[in-house]
Amino acid sequence: MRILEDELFPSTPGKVKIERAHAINRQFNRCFASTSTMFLWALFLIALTASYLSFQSFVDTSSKYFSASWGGLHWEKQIRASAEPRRSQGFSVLVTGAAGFVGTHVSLALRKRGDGVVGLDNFNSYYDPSLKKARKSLLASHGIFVVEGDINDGRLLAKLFDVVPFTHVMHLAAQAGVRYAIENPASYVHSNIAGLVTLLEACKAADPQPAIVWASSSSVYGLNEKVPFSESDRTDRPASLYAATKKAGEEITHTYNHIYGLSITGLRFFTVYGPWGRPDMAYFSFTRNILQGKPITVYSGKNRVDLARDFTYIDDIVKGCLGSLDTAKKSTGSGGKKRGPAQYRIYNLGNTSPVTVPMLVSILERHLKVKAKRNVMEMPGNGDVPFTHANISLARAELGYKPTTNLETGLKKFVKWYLQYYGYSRRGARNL
Ligand SMILES: O=C(O)[C@H]1O[C@H](OP(=O)(O)OP(=O)(O)OC[C@H]2O[C@@H](n3ccc(=O)[nH]c3=O)[C@H](O)[C@@H]2O)[C@H](O)[C@@H](O)[C@@H]1O
Repeated sequence: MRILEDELFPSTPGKVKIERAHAINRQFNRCFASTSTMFLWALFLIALTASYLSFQSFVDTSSKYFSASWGGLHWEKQIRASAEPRRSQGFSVLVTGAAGFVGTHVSLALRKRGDGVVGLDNFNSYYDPSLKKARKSLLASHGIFVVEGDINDGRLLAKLFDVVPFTHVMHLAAQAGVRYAIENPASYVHSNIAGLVTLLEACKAADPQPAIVWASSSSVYGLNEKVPFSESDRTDRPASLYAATKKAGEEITHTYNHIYGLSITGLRFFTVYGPWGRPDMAYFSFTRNILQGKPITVYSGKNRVDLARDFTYIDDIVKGCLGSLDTAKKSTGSGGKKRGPAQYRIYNLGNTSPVTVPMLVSILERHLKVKAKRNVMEMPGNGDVPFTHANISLARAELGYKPTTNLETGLKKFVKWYLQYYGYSRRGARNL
């Protein structure tokens, strides 16, 4: 009571001072209490924000981890098992573009003779990815593991070389197709130049460095008119961006050979065809259209001259690839430094027997037993060249390369595969 009275009616001036002091004190306490409350709130908010941010980064990291199609102990085990040779002195080969046409055939051939094979493919949608998945299943049934990834992914490549000391790289991953470069030029730079450099960087850094065999193209001869095309002919007049990126690849690989001692073999493939082929190529799309009763467009050159290609059957190409791997010398670098001169080679792999496009159509008509609806039109100026013809004497002498399948026989095998794969022989045409 007394305290209450004193508070309400102070009796002396001194007491007022004291009371004022108390009041200030109380105010200060209240103020301090509210400041510390604010401070605590601030701390709480900071802590909340920090934990939210770290949770977010955890979510990001873990989602990256979980969505990554490569990595982990099980994955490494699969890679090692697939890379293990099953013959003495067998190779361990990294095949890029393994779910592609040539990549699938080369991988199977290597596996069949007892080499270890690991595939790498980005399964892009340049053409029907379900065909690539079917090739992957075929490879898996032969014990070949295909990593889903891009040659532009340097971390993935470093990891692969970390897990397996590959003796060879068969580099077949590329943006293919001559005329598609008009539509999507960037994809050629991405795969055939940037991707190639990323791959070469990984090979340079690998210990041991692998020997590299890779796919160049007959298109590098461009506007060359001297026939048959020899490796020593001019290749500085490409007719398409595709050809230009392949030519650039030859120069880039030379640089890595020169500076880092990588053993390099470039193969100029001449219009490869056969079972499990590429749907974007003429023989494949002609077959599809002929069976579906749709017209095909047959290009002709100036003055209605027929176009011609040195069509080369896939089994012959595979033999050339294996011959190149077998004769490739070891790379000479280590720790990213060259220790001595390394092998650098370029070979034509063709059939050395050009056939005109109208003749190709006639052979298909015979095997399919269906007449094609031909529309003949002048070749548009979109990268095509009028003819190709390989001189293969260098490959014959140094790789033992000797093509044995002519277009008639090769297309017969292709048509047989096509009818079976797309279900024509069993229940009529699939709707494609
Ligand atoms: O050997 C090569 O270097 C190249 O061979 C083929 O390129 P290309 O010879 O143009 O093969 P296709 O696209 O199958 O064309 C073959 C022939 O058929 C002609 N053609 C193509 C498509 C079409 O609708 N009509 C047509 O008459 C082309 O002009 C060409 O003369 C591949 O597609 C390239 O990836 C490869 O690098």
